[in-house]
Amino acid sequence: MATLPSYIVGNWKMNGSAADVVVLQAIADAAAAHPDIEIGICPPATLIGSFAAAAGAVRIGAQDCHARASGAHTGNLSAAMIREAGATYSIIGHSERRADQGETDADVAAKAEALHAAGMGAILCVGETLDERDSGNAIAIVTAQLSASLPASASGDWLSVAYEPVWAIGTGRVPVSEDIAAMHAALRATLIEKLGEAGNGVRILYGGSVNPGNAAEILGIADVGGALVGGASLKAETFLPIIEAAPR
Ligand SMILES: O=C[C@H](O)COP(=O)(O)O
Repeated sequence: MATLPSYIVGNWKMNGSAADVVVLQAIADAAAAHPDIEIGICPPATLIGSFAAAAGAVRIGAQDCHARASGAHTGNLSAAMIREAGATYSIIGHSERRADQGETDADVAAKAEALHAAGMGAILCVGETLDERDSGNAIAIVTAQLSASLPASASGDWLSVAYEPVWAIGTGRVPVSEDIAAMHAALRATLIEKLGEAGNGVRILYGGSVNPGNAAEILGIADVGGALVGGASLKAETFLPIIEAAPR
């Protein structure tokens, strides 16, 4: 399997203001000190431009993009627009958007295609609800979700996948390591089934209540290529220890 640097990405969701560039600057200092780790921050779209200007080696991404290049889609942003603002990739298919905006797997695949066409990267999120976990079918459900959300042009290192159990997001609950390992192995098998050898080049991140206390264990699990971090990415004092914990 291709060995890629650990990828630690902060998703600020609907948090942050221009004054929080000081947090980004502290993260940029850490990125300069750890060139062996890839570090990203996905601020709200309003901050992409100012953050990109201060990011140093930190990769600035968006939290969503529209599948279409332009048109009558009030309130939405195209891949080219977020790229022009300074983002080089976008999160897509986050469970909060799948729930709040009703995004389907087909919508997510179309967004991935749009990002790829714009020369951008994507972090494609998948994950099961608590009911789905309790049903015992989480692996079948999440691998099917990935299969249906993968774009036709998925091969290549522009794509990452984030496994985020919905029940672990913002709750302080985390799956046991064996369950994370089993899910990542199943997602890897799905990637190889769909993409062939290129499936080995797609990093699979874990997301859901990653914090300084559990990061080393989670990032040490087989085929966990990094982390997608929500709440703990909002402050340097909680995000930097997660970067420090990443294998190198
Ligand atoms: O995108 C990030 C995830 O939703 C994880 O959020 P969390 O670290 O606050 O649980």
